[in-house]
Amino acid sequence: MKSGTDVPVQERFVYKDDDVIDKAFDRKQFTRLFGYMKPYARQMLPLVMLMMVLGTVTKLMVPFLTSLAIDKAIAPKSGSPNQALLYILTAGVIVLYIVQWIAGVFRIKYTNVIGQKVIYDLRSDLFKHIQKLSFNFFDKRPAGSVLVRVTNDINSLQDLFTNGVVNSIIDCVQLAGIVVILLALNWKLGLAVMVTVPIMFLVSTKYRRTIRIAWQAVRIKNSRINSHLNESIQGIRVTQAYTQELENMNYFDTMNWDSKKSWDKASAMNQGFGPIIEVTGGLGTLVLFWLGAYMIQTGNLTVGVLVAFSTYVSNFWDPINRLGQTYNQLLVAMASSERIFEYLDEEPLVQDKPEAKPLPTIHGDISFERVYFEYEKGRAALKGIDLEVSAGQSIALVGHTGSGKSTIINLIGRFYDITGGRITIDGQDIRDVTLNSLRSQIGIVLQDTFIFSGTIRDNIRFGRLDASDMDVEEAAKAVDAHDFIMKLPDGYDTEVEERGSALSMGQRQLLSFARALLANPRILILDEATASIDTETELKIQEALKVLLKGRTSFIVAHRLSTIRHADKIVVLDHGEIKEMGTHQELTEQQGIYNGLIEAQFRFL
Ligand SMILES: Nc1ncnc2c1ncn2[C@@H]1O[C@H](COP(=O)(O)OP(=O)(O)OP(=O)(O)O)[C@@H](O)[C@H]1O
Repeated sequence: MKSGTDVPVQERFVYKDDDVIDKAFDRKQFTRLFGYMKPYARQMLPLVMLMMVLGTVTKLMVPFLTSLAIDKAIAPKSGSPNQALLYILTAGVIVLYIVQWIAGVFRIKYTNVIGQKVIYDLRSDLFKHIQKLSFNFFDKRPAGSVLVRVTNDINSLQDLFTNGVVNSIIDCVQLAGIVVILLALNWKLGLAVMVTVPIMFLVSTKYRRTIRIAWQAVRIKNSRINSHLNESIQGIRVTQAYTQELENMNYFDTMNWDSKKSWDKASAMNQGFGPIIEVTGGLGTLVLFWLGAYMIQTGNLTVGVLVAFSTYVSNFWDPINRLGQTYNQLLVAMASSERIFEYLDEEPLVQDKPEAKPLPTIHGDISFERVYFEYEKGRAALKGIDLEVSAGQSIALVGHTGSGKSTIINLIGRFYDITGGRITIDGQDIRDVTLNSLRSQIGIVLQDTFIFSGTIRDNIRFGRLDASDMDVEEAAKAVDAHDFIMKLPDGYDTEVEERGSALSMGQRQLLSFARALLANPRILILDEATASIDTETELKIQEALKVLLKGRTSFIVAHRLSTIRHADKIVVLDHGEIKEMGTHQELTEQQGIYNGLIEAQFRFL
């Protein structure tokens, strides 16, 4: 077997959140976490409690009836054995077992319902919130790390909510019941047996902590595997193109081996736990029988009570053991919930002002007034941009890589907030209107045309969910996508694989144009695809673009000369500043940066 254990795990697959193993108990966080149970607790908790009480009482009564059977029916102190009483008590025990079983079935059912609902709520709250977070949040985090929180951290709360909480209440009730019964049956023997309780509790919590840490290590290793998997699958084309499969496999192997090793360790510790508990429990039983036998000899105890005692005592260790386990579960949950709440508490950097009003239907005038912006403090991406655009004009943004073209288009939809100056649409500062009313009137077609899994029709309809099938087809016809769609096996109902990998680049572009056209935005933002496509598709796209741009204010990060040439205004950016501005004619005459860019493009053709 291959072992890559000596190779350190690559830094790039280790996320900061992986390092948190467990957290101390935090009352505020605990209250917040359990707040999720509240809506269901009122509904279902009475039923759970009822089942719990029924289950516990019946369980505790069985040994008592057994002691009665021995002392009163089988071997009474005086008189002959009482057959009839034995039958009654046996029937009683059978009934108790049946009730206990039914109560158990329903209790598990109800607790599962509560647990699953809580997990469902937490998961949807988290997803809803993550969707609202601004671009800067995702800029800082790899997708794998976000994924791990939504899946692993939520899942690690599952056990606590479905079993842990209710079981620990049952365990406390059961423990209290047993203590009372033991002391009532024979207080001296009861106290003697309970001497081992603190030892048991100590062993249980201490050893469980070590086991918990070992299982957490397994979780961390698995989460690294998940992150690496996510990155590997997303980048599979690059990996294969650069023939890095072996290298990649080695990384994976290292992590896989690490995970296996940590699992072996945790599992071995788990197996060691049982015998330790049994030995400690055995101590209690030793005390019981040693003292019990003595008490029977001295006439202070009956055989029946000793038998009942031994059953109660063996029932005593289980709850103590489980309580230790739940406590550990709770600490793990504290760590997970802290990570979940950290995301939930992350305020979107860009959000509506309290007094924000909806932006009325846009006419389409846009103005940038001394706009400054930086993604990271101290690194200006835009430096004092001044730009006036009249409704219906098309603006081509050109410039070297990193000059700030995408930044400008990101700012119009207010995906980031500017650090200085202001951007207005029809004279209104875009920070004074609601994000929804702003973005719903802006159409964005990105270079990487995102195709979702679903049908072609669904993908176009993403632009306007209430559009009829006719509207969808009209939009596709307008951008000349109809013909190729009709040639697909099921036409508009053809299922596209995730991200539309079976469609060509040009086809994906046309689909995204149809999607934008259907949305019918007053302002259109387009990041033109750089990939070269054949002349026929190029012509098609140019024609489609004309339809799409007609009558709208548009910003295009332009790469094709044909697009640039038709623009009303060309803005040449350089290191975050506008260096030249004008029509194609005007700029070529200037013999400046623009001219250089155009010449360079031709040189490579
Ligand atoms: N998410 C980000 N976080 C930090 N810096 C960023 C981020 N996005 C862009 N930048 C930086 O801002 C500057 C402008 O980037 P921008 O993406 O606007 O350039 P561009 O002109 O669109 O480039 P290209 O033609 O290569 O797409 C660059 O220096 C870039 O490194």
